[in-house]
Amino acid sequence: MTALLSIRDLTVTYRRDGSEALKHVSLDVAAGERLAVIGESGSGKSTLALAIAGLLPASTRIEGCIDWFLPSRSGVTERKAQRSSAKTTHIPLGGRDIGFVFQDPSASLDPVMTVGKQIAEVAYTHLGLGWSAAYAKAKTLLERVRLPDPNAALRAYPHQLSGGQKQRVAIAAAIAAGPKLLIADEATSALDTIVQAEIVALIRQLVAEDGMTLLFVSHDIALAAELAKRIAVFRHGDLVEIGTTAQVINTPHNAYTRALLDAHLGLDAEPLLQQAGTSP
Ligand SMILES: Nc1ncnc2c1ncn2[C@@H]1O[C@H](COP(=O)(O)OP(=O)(O)OP(=O)(O)O)[C@@H](O)[C@H]1O
Repeated sequence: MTALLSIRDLTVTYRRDGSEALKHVSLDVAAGERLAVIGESGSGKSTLALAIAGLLPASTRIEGCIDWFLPSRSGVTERKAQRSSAKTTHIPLGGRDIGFVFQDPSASLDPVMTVGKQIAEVAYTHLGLGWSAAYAKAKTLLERVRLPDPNAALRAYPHQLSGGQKQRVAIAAAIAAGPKLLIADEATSALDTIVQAEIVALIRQLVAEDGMTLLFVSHDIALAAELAKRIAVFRHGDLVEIGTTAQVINTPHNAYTRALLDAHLGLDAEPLLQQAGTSP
């Protein structure tokens, strides 16, 4: 397993209340894997995602380190460790090396900019394309995320799209520069069940096609089991369990993981155990 990034002893404190949102977390993310991060509200999932993306507020106290192993963009195969102390600027660039999809696409999309421009801007900025090529790329991406009429969508404003369509646009923008890592932070939580399933299927397909690594943040253990090959379970800022999806679902070591599973089984017993470890 080749690591894409390696997190060691990461502790994050939001200064406002002084309590630790993440406590001495260490984990590796393998290149090309689909890793789910689960836990109840307030367990530190988003904090981990934001720390990896270098998006935590400047006032946050961050201890520990995140080592990146990024292949050169020039196509040189040699890989080198890039240490980006969590206290300093990240070497990976958000938007280029890391695509981030948030829960609420309305908050991440600019309401007064056309969808086409928002996606084209990522390609223009990070891929060095001219505007015409960047718009052509945006159209291709809108086709890839299966917007019904990509030409019309290019000219549309976010408010003219449904919630699911907006999330597709946000995904298109997130992958426009060909990031190595796609982080989806509760990216389907605001959507109804059918649209949620469509977006999960879309993420799975795009990640496979582009060979991206996926960090899928969710409070929903069933969704996590459906999409991920490994699951990391967080509680109160601690990483309490990490393992393959089949292991975490079928033979959880931690009492909290068992409680999460029991809560799910109490609601809907069917899909979860069938899915564990069976998806490609
Ligand atoms: N900007 C912030 N300022 C102060 N405290 C914060 C901030 N963001 C998160 N926290 C606190 O850090 C802890 C972890 O929050 P975090 O959002 O990472 O958890 P989560 O598991 O993603 O939860 P949720 O699913 O509800 O977003 C919580 O106690 C939360 O209140």
